[in-house]
Amino acid sequence: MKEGSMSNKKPHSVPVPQLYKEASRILGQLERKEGSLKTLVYGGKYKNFKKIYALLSKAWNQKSEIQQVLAASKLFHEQPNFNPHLAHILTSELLGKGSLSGNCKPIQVLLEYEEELRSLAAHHLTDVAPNYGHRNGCPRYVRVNTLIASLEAVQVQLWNEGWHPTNYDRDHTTYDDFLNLIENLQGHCYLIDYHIQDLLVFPPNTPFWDSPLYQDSAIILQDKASCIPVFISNIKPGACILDACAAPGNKTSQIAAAINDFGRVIASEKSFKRYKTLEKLLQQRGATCVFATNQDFTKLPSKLTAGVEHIFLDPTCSSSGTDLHKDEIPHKRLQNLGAFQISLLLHALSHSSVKEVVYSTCSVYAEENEEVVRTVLSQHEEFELEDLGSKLEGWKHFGKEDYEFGKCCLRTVTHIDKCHGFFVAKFIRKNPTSITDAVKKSKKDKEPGKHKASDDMDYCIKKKKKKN
Ligand SMILES: C[S@@+](CC[C@H](N)C(=O)[O-])C[C@H]1O[C@@H](n2cnc3c(N)ncnc32)[C@H](O)[C@@H]1O
Repeated sequence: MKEGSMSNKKPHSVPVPQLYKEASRILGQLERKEGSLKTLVYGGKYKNFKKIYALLSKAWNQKSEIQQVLAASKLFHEQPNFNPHLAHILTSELLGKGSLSGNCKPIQVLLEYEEELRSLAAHHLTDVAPNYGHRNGCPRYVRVNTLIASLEAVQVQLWNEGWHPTNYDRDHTTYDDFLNLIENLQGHCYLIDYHIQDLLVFPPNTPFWDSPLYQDSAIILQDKASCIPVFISNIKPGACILDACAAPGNKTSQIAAAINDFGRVIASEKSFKRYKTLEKLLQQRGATCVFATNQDFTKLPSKLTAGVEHIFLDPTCSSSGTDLHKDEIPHKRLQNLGAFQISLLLHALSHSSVKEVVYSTCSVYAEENEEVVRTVLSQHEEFELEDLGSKLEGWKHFGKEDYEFGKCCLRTVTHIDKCHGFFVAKFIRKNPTSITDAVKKSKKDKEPGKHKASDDMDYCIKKKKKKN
């Protein structure tokens, strides 16, 4: 407006670029589960599909991390009217591309927080934290790492940080009542999980990145679904365990905690990059009884796996249970994944010393779950499935009924069970006494006071003092 003009029209504000406007609208639709990313992009108004798809898939894949960054920044406190979806898109662009330009007000305002957002991102968007956190409306699950601190010590620290446990009488609370408690969890309140004692349940999106408990690895952000395979296993201190597909190592460190860091744990990981993460996390988490190795599980030397009694097999899968917005997986891909998972599971069951194999995926597809189990069971009659129903009181979801063994396996329905989609089956040897003499001998060696690290094997059996 010219100086001195009598017009009382407001000056035109610079509009938000169409790309960002449309991307933030679609992000909102994705959160409300109104369609898959692909459908929403192709049905949207922005016609450079490739560009908007790339922008949105990046923003969506890093959803929980970007939300953590934004929640920890002052942006929403000081700018309560800032559209959260637009903030998410602009932050993703700023951090991903390294810069953000434009004269519209939201970009200018967001850039005022650039330094803070960048420094928070350096903390939250590390290579080891890509997929943790809130997905699909699940609460934030926090596993107490008992190798570093006891549940009681963590609860005291949480209290000091302003968190209050919502107590419930376990003997008079049904699983349904508990799910209601989760539904109504808010403010600075948390729950101890109904099934897993060392697992705490917080409201969705609770940021822990700045908490000393998280920084000291006394707590681990691990969804309940991911904790179940170790929880339903029969591992005990002193056991000989193989975690076949180990990185980033959430289950490996949970295994080490479950046996009180006392036993022999081999963790194999094929990918070098992921193996490095595994190594780093195990060290930070105090899991000293683990020997991590950058090898293909199917090619591990028999010298290394001799005497293994328990195998955890959590192979690469479609991850369809952790991201329900993922586009439907093509049938061919599912078939390939299934064939790969079968080959790994067959290999796991071929170990003569093994008594128990826990197979898990975060997939919702039968091709990666019941079909894999069916094929493998038919080739290994010396194994049967343990009925896992009794391990989780009140649990509602089991393997598909079209399979006669379906009721023995566990599944989740995310919006009911309030955790990621997963599948677990546990194979147990029908007649464990048929295990070879060599194994019997190795079992004898594991009697209390008889542990000793073998000269030719690079593993360790250690008892580590807990810090409180
Ligand atoms: C679903 S992730 C495992 C997650 C892990 N169990 C946890 O809870 O943190 C699957 C891992 O298996 C690894 N992997 C796939 N095939 C493998 C093989 N043949 N041997 C060892 N690792 C393998 C992948 O690189 C990937 O890191």
